[in-house]
Order: sequence, then structure tokens, then C-alpha cells
Amino acid sequence: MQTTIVYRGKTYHTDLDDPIDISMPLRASEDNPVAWYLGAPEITPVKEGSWTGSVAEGGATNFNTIVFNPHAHGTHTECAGHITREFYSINTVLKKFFFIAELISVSPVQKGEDQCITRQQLEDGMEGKNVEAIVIRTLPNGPEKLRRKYSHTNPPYLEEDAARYLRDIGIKHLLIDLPSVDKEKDDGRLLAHKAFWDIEHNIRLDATITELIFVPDGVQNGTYLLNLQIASFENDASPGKPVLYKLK
Ligand SMILES: N[C@@H](CC(=O)c1ccccc1NC=O)C(=O)O
Repeated sequence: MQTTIVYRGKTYHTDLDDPIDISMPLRASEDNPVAWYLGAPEITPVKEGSWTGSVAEGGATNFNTIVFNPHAHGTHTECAGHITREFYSINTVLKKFFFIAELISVSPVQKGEDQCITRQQLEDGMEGKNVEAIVIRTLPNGPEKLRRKYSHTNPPYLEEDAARYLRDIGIKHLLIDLPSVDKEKDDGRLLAHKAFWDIEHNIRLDATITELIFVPDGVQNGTYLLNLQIASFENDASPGKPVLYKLK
């Protein structure tokens, strides 16, 4: 299906039959990625006496209960409610699902024990583009990210000034292939989250952060149509399925 998009005075074409899924599959397996010190997700058939929710075990239907954590087990989109005392739900604040996005690749910079993504790196990657969403692929990038165990590994993160820069240039939706935009163990400071959402001044309730995406190597840096979809959980975060489409 061919579509024409008119965005901020420019016309683009895209082929909706050629999606680039940048979500990670969520599996009930030790292979599944995990962060924040949890175990693997669970997907298990309901059992009630002799009744079973498994066709392979004699039941009429497959009927699984799923136990997982959106922040820990895979691609998820969160809103400011992730770090506020007040309850804000991603399903209530995210009401549009198509955006123009810039995909950039960044090699985090070693600073002491940390690997940081700096404002300068984002400025260089964005090349002055005027878009609503940014997709950050960190390097090195490989399929091992689909299985990575992040707990206690001090993954790379965004410097506060880098997050502030994204807010200043009008980025509403930030997508990244890390478990957090902040340092794993920062005693709750959450400087990048707070800067991006402008928590202290003019809270940006319509801005979202999507973490634990995976952008395969073959996808080139550049401008894409982004379909940012979530499941309709009334919660600070929901598992999601961001999809990119090439713009021509
Ligand atoms: N860095 C925080 C913890 C944190 O950021 C966090 C903890 C649990 C689930 C998600 C988290 N952050 C995700 O973006 C801290 O050290 O308190």
C-alpha cells in the first residue's frame, strides 16, 4: 500500500507493505532480555483441577497467563508517570501514533566508569532536522541485544544535557535500545528522564520515552515514518511495537 504524507510543508511517500519492526519479541525464556534484577517472563497455561489451558496437554484451547514487567522485559513506552507521585497513564497521554522520526547511531563515550551519550553526539546526529521523534541506536549493535542481561552492568545512558537538548528542539518521542535513559544506579536522580519531561517546570505529559528497542544493523540512519503503538494498559508504561517505514 502506497501512501503520501504531507508533514510541515513537505511531501513524502512511503510503502506500508515494507515495515521495519524495531520492537523486541518477548519470550518466556531465559534467553529473553532482562533488566532491573528480575528473572525471566512467564507464559504458562491456566490449570484448574483436571482442566488445562494447553491443547498439547488435552485442553480445547491454549489459554496462557503472562507474568512480565514492561520496564524490565522488552520494548516499552513510558510517560512522565514513570517518575511522578501523581498517576499518569501512557494509554491516556499517548493519543497520536504516527510521527516523523530521525534514526541516528551513537557510540557512547567512556567517562570514568560510565558510557555516556552526549549532547554533542545528538546534535551531530540530528543535523538540524525538525522532527517529533528520535530513534537512537547505540553502537556496538548486534542481535545479542535480543538476549542481553542488563542487571548490574551499568549500561550506557544519556547525559542530562543531551536529554535537555532533545526537549529544546521539540522532540516529543525518544526511542532508544537501552533499558533506561539514565544511569542504572543513580540513587533515583533520574536526571535525563526529568530533563526530557521537564518535570520540575512545565511537565510534558504528551512526551514519551521508549526503551529496549532493537534496530537491526541493516537499517540506515535517516528520516522515517514512525508508528508508535502500545497495548492499552492504564499504567505508566506499556509494552509496545514501534515500527519504522522508509520515506521517499
Ligand atoms: N536509576 C534508578 C532506577 C531506575 O532508573 C529504574 C528502576 C526500576 C525500573 C526502571 C528504572 N528506570 C527506567 O528507566 C535508581 O538508581 O534509583
